[in-house]
Amino acid sequence: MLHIQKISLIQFKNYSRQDFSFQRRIVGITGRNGSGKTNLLDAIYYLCFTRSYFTSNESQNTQYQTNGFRLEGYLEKNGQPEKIICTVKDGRKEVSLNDEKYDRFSRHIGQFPAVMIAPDDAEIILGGSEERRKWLDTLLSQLYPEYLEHLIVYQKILLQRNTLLKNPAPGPNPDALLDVFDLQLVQHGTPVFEIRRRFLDSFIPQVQQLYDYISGTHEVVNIRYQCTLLEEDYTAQLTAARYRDMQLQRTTTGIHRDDLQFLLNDHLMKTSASQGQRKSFLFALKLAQFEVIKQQKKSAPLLLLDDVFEKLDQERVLRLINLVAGENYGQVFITDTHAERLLQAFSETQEAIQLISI
Ligand SMILES: Nc1ncnc2c1ncn2[C@@H]1O[C@H](COP(=O)(O)OP(=O)(O)OP(=O)(O)O)[C@@H](O)[C@H]1O
Repeated sequence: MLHIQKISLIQFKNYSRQDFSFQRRIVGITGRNGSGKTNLLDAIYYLCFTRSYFTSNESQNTQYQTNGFRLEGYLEKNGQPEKIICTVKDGRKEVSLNDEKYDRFSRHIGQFPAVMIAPDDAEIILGGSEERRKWLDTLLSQLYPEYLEHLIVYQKILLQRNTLLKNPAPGPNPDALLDVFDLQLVQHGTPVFEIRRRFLDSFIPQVQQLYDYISGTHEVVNIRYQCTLLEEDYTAQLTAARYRDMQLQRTTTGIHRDDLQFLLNDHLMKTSASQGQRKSFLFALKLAQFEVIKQQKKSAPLLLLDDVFEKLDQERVLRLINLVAGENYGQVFITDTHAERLLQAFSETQEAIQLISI
């Protein structure tokens, strides 16, 4: 069981210096618009992922007119106390676990699993393909450390290949270096493709089950993996695309171009589903994510729920609350502008909720 007991935020977004203690499994965070509810969830997320859920630009996480921030988290994991400290100062980031600094932040990922569900997640459905890849990559990186390793190397090689395409190396055989890069792209891209494909096959039924439960309907949801590698050999594709890549000065084929199509009753969710249906699907997607992480880590991730009540009808809200209040879940943080609404929503459940007003 993973439980965060205390967090200190220093110069993090709108917090100059504030400590929060969490005694209960279910923690409600209430306050008016702009008071810092989402920022508090993001601080918890930061401790787990060494980055904000919303931005990779650290200056946006640093309080205005200051040069850095510090987050301290005191947690309990399987009965053991754990201390995570993340600091950013003058653009330099440091992360330590139990006073030992990480040389690579990727080593921290997956040790303190968490799932955030926030209104901006609508972009996973509505936004460009990079939003969907980002979601999938974050999830698979938590599950499979080797996935993250391959992805990091792949992205490095891709950058080098694109740089070369923009500034072709002089010399008798300009293709030689591209051959080397292509080999490495295939070597690191293939396992990423395999893990994505295998994962999605087993993940879709779990999303369907949760969607049925939350929506109370039997609409069919589907996730279609769009990857050119499903049709053709990787090396052959890179070779066939080389002339085009040289003309366009970028790598036009490979797993960095993958996409996912979300479907509701065989129609694209992006264009056809209602806001409530999309939101229900996102909950199903994220809670299925929660389930697979829990199964793999044998411990429930932290669940961070931001603004859940928007756009869901009363029945869907109650089914959702009943689900997350159940003992299958670990520590749950949930924000709302109305304390009474939160209390009311949890009044039928067994669990007492700790309310924090900010
Ligand atoms: N870098 C920063 N420095 C100082 N304040 C910031 C920074 N970034 C954001 N803020 C402030 O944080 C506040 C937003 O906080 P947050 O999004 O957590 O609010 P919220 O309580 O979740 O609001 P809502 O109920 O509207 O969702 C805004 O007032 C914004 O000006």
